[in-house]
Amino acid sequence: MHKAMLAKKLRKYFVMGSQNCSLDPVETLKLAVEAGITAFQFREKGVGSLTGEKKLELGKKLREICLEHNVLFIINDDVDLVKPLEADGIHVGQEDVSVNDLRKLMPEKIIGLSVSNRFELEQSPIHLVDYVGAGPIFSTTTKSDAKAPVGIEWIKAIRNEYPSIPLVGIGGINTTNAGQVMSAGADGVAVISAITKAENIEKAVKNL
Ligand SMILES: Cc1ncc(COP(=O)(O)OP(=O)(O)O)c(N)n1
Ligand SMILES: Cc1nc(C(=O)O)sc1CCOP(=O)(O)O
Ligand SMILES: [Mg+2]
Repeated sequence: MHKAMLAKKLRKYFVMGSQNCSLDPVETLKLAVEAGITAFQFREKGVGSLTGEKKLELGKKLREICLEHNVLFIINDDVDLVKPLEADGIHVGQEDVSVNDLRKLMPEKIIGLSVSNRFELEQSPIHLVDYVGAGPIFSTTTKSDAKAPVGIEWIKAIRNEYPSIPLVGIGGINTTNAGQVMSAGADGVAVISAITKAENIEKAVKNL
């Protein structure tokens, strides 16, 4: 997918697993898709998450919803789910399967990479990556092993170094601070609790 198209597709990037949802995850995604999210990441991991066959079955239901609404469907971490769920791509962090290996395994898929600091930015094969997830921009309790917040300056630093790479901010982003992230040069915002914990999911998505 062309960079400019992918950048647009990452504007409202919902990241979720059943462990994040107070409502049924399928209903939660349906509401978010109908409200206008542009990309979805299936991130089924951590306390309370599904595993094995149940994880795959939930993934298939969520994949179907994204297909019906032309929403990008990205898998978090799990290389072995990309094919069975016919995902558009995968998102990995610095401690996951390497981007070099992923590019060999799935040359045509979208590969997203988390980058939290200048060392990681300099050490990562950014030329092999389709988009960068920069964060945590603000403090978050959703990811138990999240690093210290880096602030919107980190978005500006990456944009300065890579003027055209598709770039999303992630970490503690909500309807009140998403504008700052976009003004700093991000193409989109990636959120979990701003949607899963919203009183009104439709309003939350529209206001991101
Ligand atoms: C869009 C986006 N950005 C960053 C992350 C974090 O990925 P990672 O560092 O691998 O941590 P986990 O999400 O795997 O706990 C992400 N998932 N999505
Ligand atoms: C999945 C994830 N990755 C992060 C990173 O810093 O790379 S922060 C995070 C959790 C985002 O959840 P919320 O939108 O509820 O803060
Ligand atoms: Mg990961």
